[in-house]
Amino acid sequence: MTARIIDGKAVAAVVLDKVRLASAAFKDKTGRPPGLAVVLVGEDPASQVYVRNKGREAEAAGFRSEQHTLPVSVSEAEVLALVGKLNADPGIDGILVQLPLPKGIDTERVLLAIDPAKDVDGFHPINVGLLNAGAADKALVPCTPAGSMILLESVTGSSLAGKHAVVVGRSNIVGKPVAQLLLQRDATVTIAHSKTANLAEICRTADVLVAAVGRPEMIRGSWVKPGAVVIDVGVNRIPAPERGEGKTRLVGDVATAEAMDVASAITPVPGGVGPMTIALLMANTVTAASLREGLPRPVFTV
Ligand SMILES: Nc1nc(=O)c2c([nH]1)NC[C@@H]1CN(c3ccc(C(=O)N[C@@H](CCC(=O)O)C(=O)O)cc3)C=[N+]21
Repeated sequence: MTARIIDGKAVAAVVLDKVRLASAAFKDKTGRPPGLAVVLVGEDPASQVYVRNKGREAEAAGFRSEQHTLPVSVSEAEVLALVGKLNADPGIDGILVQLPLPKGIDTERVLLAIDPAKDVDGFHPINVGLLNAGAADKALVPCTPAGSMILLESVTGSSLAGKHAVVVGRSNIVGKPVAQLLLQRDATVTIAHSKTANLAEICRTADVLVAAVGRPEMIRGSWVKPGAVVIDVGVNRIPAPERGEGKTRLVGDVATAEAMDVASAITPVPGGVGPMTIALLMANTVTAASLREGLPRPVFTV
């Protein structure tokens, strides 16, 4: 078998079309565009690229878009003061604080300070709690998990009843929320991680395999059940001397070429989950704006 490649860029483009329509409809109804503020602390070059891409997509979607860059030496109190100002700004519907934050700033405290109604990352305990209580329809859901589910459902349809989903990785950002979303689709869910015994065997029982461990190409083709759908959330930059001195390339958590011979469908890296993450950030911003204005929740499923 050679797996179908799930084109994250193409699916993200469809989601972004829906975002543009919903954004225009929102502006018609309220007289203002949805507003997104992205906060970046420090000068990490990878983070700068992500933040720039987010700003570009926000403008393409017709949003009011703000970027706040604070020096790496900033105090926690100053970050909290900025979050407080954005919470109080009625034209801002979404606040994203780019992670990781520099040492010395308590991430937990910063995320708690964001108004849950503006928490487009879905990391505030209120949104985590709503998702875990099966009330995802009232929550803002983290972008990467939500985007991964849209890619998965483009292959499987919305019901995963009778399917075994194995999530490798237990982070608050991906592993745990994606497991909740899979459960909500009636999958039988196993959360495995770096300390799981017999990891390869467990993966081989997965009809749906979600890889979110952050280890380049750790999941081998021999770990994949024939016909499985594989969602590779990993974004790992590794040295690529074959491309020249000091060059790097992006790989996932799955050995894609091997897995392609076994799986029925697989997301590539790059061009899989990554583009969906940004598209879902835009979708979450329109959702937050709509809910804040008492409008119906827009739908972005493909
Ligand atoms: N509060 C917060 N929310 C985030 O959502 C967040 C964050 N902090 N910190 C950093 C990570 C990383 N992240 C990515 C987004 C898009 C791609 C993406 O589009 N990747 C492209 C490739 C990009 C490239 O070539 O480098 C792809 O996979 O095709 C990757 C990674 C969001 N993050």
